Amino acid sequence: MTDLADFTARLTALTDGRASAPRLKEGVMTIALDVGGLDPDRREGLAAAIREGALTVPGVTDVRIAMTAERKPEEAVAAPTLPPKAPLRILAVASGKGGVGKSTLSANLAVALHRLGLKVGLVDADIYGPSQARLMGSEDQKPQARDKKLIPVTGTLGIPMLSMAHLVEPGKALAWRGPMVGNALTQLIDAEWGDTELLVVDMPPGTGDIQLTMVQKHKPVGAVIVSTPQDLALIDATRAVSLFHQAGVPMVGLVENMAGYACPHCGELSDPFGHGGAESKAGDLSMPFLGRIPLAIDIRRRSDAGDPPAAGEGVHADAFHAIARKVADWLKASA
Ligand SMILES: Nc1ncnc2c1ncn2[C@@H]1O[C@H](COP(=O)(O)OP(=O)(O)OP(=O)(O)O)[C@@H](O)[C@H]1O
Repeated sequence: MTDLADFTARLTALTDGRASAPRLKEGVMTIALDVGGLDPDRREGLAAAIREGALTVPGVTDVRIAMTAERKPEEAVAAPTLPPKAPLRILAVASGKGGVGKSTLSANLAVALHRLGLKVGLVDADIYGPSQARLMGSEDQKPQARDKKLIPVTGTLGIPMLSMAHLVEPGKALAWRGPMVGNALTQLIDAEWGDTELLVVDMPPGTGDIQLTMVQKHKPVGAVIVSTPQDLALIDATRAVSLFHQAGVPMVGLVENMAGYACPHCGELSDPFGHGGAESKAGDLSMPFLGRIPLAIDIRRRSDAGDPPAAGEGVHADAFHAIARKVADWLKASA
């Protein structure tokens, strides 16, 4: 994770001492930058690199750079370049049918992977029913664009993210047809992700053309399939798995969501949708079983409030973290 101290140290190196110490107040980071002697391209390049880095510091939602011109041209040094970036890898989170908790898992997986130290970004590819802005508490943010590329907004824990919910009014995308949707997805994925190494992509539910184009064009390194324990959901999950197989995308594993319910009053455990179905389905499909997330009112409440359970502590956070560790191990092994 880039904390403020790390960023301040990097800033000094990046700007050869041209930047003041950053000040952070109410999510806004302010930095004075001495651009004396730099040509306009270098000035802009340096400011963009600072902005990109600053937005990775937890809690920073906006960056203001005040440019001054103290240094003389002869003192000017070449604008330093950023260290080479690791290639951006895509992890698809998908389900065969809607409503099984794919978005909830995507958000919490992104948060848990971020807490493990990965440089994670989150894309909500569910164009018709985007929910990540709400889940990650970034509904009121609007992405900017630079050189025709979108600059992600910052969600929970400073995780960069993009969703159609940030770009269109609620319900507007519903009338869109295939090509428009394909273009919109490409804009979200080919955005300015900075030093992000892994994009968690919350896929649209189902197995239609859009999903196929998405996996063929954007080539995820792996896919996590989410299902509830019901037979019908598991049959649909099988379809989702075959979509990824067709496109040559490896399976990371299957997650069972809404597994088992603990009554908040008496604590009695029940299995409204059956028990163990997803684990045995994973076995049938020769794919790893990544774990269970219980059906819990607290998960729904916190998700609705833009406060993903994985950002906190407790049994629900632990359930998401256990899955994230398996995913991180898989990613490491497949790198
Ligand atoms: N483990 C859980 N316990 C309680 N509620 C949950 C759980 N997982 C998801 N939910 C709730 O179920 C609803 C559907 O979840 P979510 O939006 O994540 O599903 P989805 O598969 O992404 O749906 P869609 O296909 O509509 O995008 C949400 O209200 C969410 O808060």
